Amino acid sequence: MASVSESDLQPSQKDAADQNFDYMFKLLIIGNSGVGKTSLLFRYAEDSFSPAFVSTVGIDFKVKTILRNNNRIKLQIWDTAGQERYRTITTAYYRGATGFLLMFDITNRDSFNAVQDWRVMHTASSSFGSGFQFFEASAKDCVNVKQVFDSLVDVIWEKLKDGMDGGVSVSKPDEPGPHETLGTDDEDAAGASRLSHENEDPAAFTGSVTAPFTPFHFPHNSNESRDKERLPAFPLPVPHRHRYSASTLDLSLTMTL
Ligand SMILES: Nc1nc2c(ncn2[C@@H]2O[C@H](COP(=O)(O)OP(=O)(O)OP(=O)(O)O)[C@@H](O)[C@H]2O)c(=O)[nH]1
Repeated sequence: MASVSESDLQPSQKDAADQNFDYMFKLLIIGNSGVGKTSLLFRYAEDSFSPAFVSTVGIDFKVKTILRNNNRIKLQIWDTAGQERYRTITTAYYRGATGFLLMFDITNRDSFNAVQDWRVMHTASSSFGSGFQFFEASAKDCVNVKQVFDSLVDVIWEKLKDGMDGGVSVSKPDEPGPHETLGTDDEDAAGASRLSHENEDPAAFTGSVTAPFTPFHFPHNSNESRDKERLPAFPLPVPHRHRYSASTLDLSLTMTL
């Protein structure tokens, strides 16, 4: 491992090392390959979007600190590879997650059909109950992206406030998580470390919340097609809550085109 001084760090690496926060939430984005997980994260963290599809290898993360409910909340957002061959690696990171975004592409029925499998996997690997809130979002058009993360943070925050059955613990500034690993030569400019956190001891957040299952019907809108920019015309009482199923700690997303 190379040694680094703070001045050597890219801005987002500085974010990762920043101890100036009140709470840290570990969020994971899961779902089939190509549904737009990386794109959503880039839109949220860097307000950027690329039409190119570069499939994630293993796992990656970004850090963003937000002010919410008068608290500085550091979000450590893990972007998992959707490809099956990385499943063992990615599911290892579910442990200690504070919240999940489970994504499917509203134009891709397979990705929607896979939602149940993802739910099973996530429920088996984490300490959450199941249940989802449903949001429709577009990384490309920058629609609903911030709202999705804000809503997830708010839900987690409410659970924290309520004390949650089973107890809650989230990272505080003096409890560095895996994201504090800095300075490997391989790290990309985004400040993310790939596949280098085997010994992580992430923040634990336990508790179980269930919400009634509300079936989601696919396709959500029969006019949907990959070559149509349909979202702006879509009625958006933002966000669409509880249209899918939900543990209130999880959100389900669709990528829109
Ligand atoms: N039109 C449109 N395309 C999108 C949107 N979000 C992502 N895409 C495109 O969909 C493709 C896949 O996006 P990614 O974000 O790489 O998908 P992913 O889920 O991270 O894929 P894996 O890393 O393989 O798991 C890319 O070509 C993106 O440009 C969107 O909101 N609208």
